[in-house]
Amino acid sequence: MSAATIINGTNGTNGQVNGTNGKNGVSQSSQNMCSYEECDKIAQHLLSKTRHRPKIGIICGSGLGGLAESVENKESFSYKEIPQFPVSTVPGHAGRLVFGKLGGKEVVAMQGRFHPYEGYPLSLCTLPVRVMKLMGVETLIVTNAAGGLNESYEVGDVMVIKDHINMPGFSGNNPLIGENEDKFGPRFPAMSSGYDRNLRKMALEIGKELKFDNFMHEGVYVMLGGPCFETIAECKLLRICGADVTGMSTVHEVIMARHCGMRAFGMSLVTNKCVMDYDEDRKANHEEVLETSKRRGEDMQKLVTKMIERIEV
Ligand SMILES: O=P(O)(O)O[C@H]1O[C@H](CO)[C@@H](O)[C@H]1O
Ligand SMILES: Nc1nc2[nH]cnc2c(=O)[nH]1
Repeated sequence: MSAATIINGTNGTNGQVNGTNGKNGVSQSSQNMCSYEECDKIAQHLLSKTRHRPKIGIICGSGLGGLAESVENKESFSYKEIPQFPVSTVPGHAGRLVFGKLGGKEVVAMQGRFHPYEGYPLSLCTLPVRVMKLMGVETLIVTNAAGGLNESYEVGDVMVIKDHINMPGFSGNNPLIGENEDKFGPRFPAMSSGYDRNLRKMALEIGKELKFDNFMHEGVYVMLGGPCFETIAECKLLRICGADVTGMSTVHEVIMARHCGMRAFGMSLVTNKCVMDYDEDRKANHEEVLETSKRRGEDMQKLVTKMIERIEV
């Protein structure tokens, strides 16, 4: 079965939807949500195809898929071959699930993630997180490319995510909307400890050891729906709200991971400085994002690999 077959009549290709409501006014999100049993079927299917038994899951951000490349003894599956999975449509997201060893541990890495602006509901964007959980993953590590709002952040800086602002949530969009799957987690999950304190501390310590501390920070990530980059007024608002960087991903993945009891860690690469001044002619663009990711990608890989070496599984 493909992603398209689980969606009730309103979808385009590969599970993309056009935003209309389905039968009985039930929201699209709940219709697209795979049940526990369906997620388990996908998990068992993948486990039957690989000898690896990962306890650590990774989601690679825009242009940051090199981390998945560095996995040893790789067994890779294109998203197209995985039942019910959407496909990657964004440059810099290869669209592969990679199993293997990194830092001496068994991992599974998404080389490419799903964003809501691609036309996928948040529940479908986060399907792989639940599948990872049912394959035995206990810790989720996510990376992303983000725009710097904090004036002291430079292009190429790395920010350990301390907390997030779920902007789509403010308008009632959340991957958990719909009937709650009690087997995964509670109806009302707490989100005050989204990003694991020990893993954050570990990342900053390793950053120091690698002499990365001159470009590392800890701060707040805000997710917007995209695909537009922010206006100047929006950037000013987000900064006042306490955000240090902004992007179009991560938050829905971490919500899903925390809901089902996984530990979560996230790291943003500041790929561009947000335009905050009406006299500036600079414009945010995806080419600059990918260019910065290329430049700083290896340092992020080193950091994540060292973390995985130290994580007890
Ligand atoms: O968050 P990741 O997937 O790293 O990608 C970021 O980069 C893209 C914009 O250049 C957006 O998709 C934004 O979310
Ligand atoms: N929303 C948003 N996402 C990004 N991803 C990389 N840079 C940016 C940015 O400036 N804004």
